[in-house]
Amino acid sequence: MTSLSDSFTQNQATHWDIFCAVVDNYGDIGVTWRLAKQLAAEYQIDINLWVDDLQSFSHILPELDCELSKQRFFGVNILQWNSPLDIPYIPGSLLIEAFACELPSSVIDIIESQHKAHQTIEPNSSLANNVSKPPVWINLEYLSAEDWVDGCHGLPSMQASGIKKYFYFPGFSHHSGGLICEENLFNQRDSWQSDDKNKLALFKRLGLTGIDVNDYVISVFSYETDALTALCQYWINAAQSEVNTQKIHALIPMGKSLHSIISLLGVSFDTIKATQRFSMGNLTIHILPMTDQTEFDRLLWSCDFNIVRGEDSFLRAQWAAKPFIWHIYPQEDDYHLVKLQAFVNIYSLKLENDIANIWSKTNFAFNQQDTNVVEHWQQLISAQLPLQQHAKDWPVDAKKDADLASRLVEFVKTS
Ligand SMILES: Cc1cn([C@H]2C[C@H](O)[C@@H](COP(=O)(O)OP(=O)(O)O[C@H]3O[C@@H](C)[C@H](O)[C@@H](O)[C@H]3O)O2)c(=O)[nH]c1=O
Repeated sequence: MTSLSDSFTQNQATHWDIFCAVVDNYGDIGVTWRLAKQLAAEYQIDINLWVDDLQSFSHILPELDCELSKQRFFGVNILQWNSPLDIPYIPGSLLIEAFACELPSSVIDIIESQHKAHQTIEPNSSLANNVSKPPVWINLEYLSAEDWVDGCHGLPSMQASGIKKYFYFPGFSHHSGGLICEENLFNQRDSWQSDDKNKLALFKRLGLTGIDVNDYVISVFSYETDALTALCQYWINAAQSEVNTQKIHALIPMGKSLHSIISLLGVSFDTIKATQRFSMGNLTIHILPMTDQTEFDRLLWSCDFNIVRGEDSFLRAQWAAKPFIWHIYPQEDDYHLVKLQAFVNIYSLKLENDIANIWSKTNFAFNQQDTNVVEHWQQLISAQLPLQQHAKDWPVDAKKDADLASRLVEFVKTS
């Protein structure tokens, strides 16, 4: 009969598994996909990304075939996570449950057996090097700028089986798990932004017509809010009232933001198609086709101002070095406003008080459906130059000396 320890007597597998359940929207898969790609490209780690909803995933990876249970892109194995799991799970050296998703019971059974097998081996026995250790088990948490993150990042939670599960908190401080940021991202962005031809070519590629190099372009990827309706109404009339008399273009993908402005377009939601445009006064609204993440980054680099949401586009807007508004994912009891305040505090540290104040007010108004956002916007636009300079300086400050992937690799080595 084979003993438990015999069944794990093999070379330690070195691949990493990431399990991602798509709750709603694209953020969970957006974050895990970014991380998986980076780990494969920069650390040559063999990554299995298990995803329960390939349909949602295909919106940000159009090449994905939703019928295939296994496929590989950018060096990452993408595996369909069915319940029960119908692709065998083989433990590697790291197991990530993203955003506290519930791992399949078969996966837990396997690592528990492996743990038991490993426990039964005497440290000095000849088997000690041959019996593979269970993977380091991590719950990758949501990004937050709150202070408590530092105290909780990396803490283990002892499971009934005796296995430790670690909490990994992304964050903005040295003691947190860091922020996802690819090694060459800032160089690529700088090179893109150094030549206006790049943005004009992108707009053309996306089917967005009539945008002149000096027009003011705003990307809008938010949730529903009356504040957006009010801003669009204001932009329609902006030429008469504003110091800045540039034409304004708002680039809006199909989805939540569009619900907030549909009343301005005079058509029904169902008839709208990507690349359509609606010109009203000083504002042209363009319906943006959804793209993959690389092209989405370039879009953020190409706009003068970005309105972003959730977690991943929020971070990418920071890396874009352009001013932005963050529409944070709403939580019960308005807890998201606490998280917004925490970020506003750190983002404002090096901003002049007046500008910090107005940037904060604009963000809170946008998040609280407050149509006074227009007043704040007017003031914000008059502080555009210092705000733009701050947006340029911020990424280096925020990333600090190490990004999330490199901190994670170190964490796994020492856990
Ligand atoms: C518009 C667009 C987005 N994207 C990507 C960028 C991001 O990776 C992803 C959007 O994710 P987010 O910006 O995080 O926003 P989101 O609202 O889609 O996701 C949210 O989901 C909730 C369940 C989480 O709790 C939130 O924290 C948040 O992550 O979609 C593209 O790749 N192409 C596009 O054209």
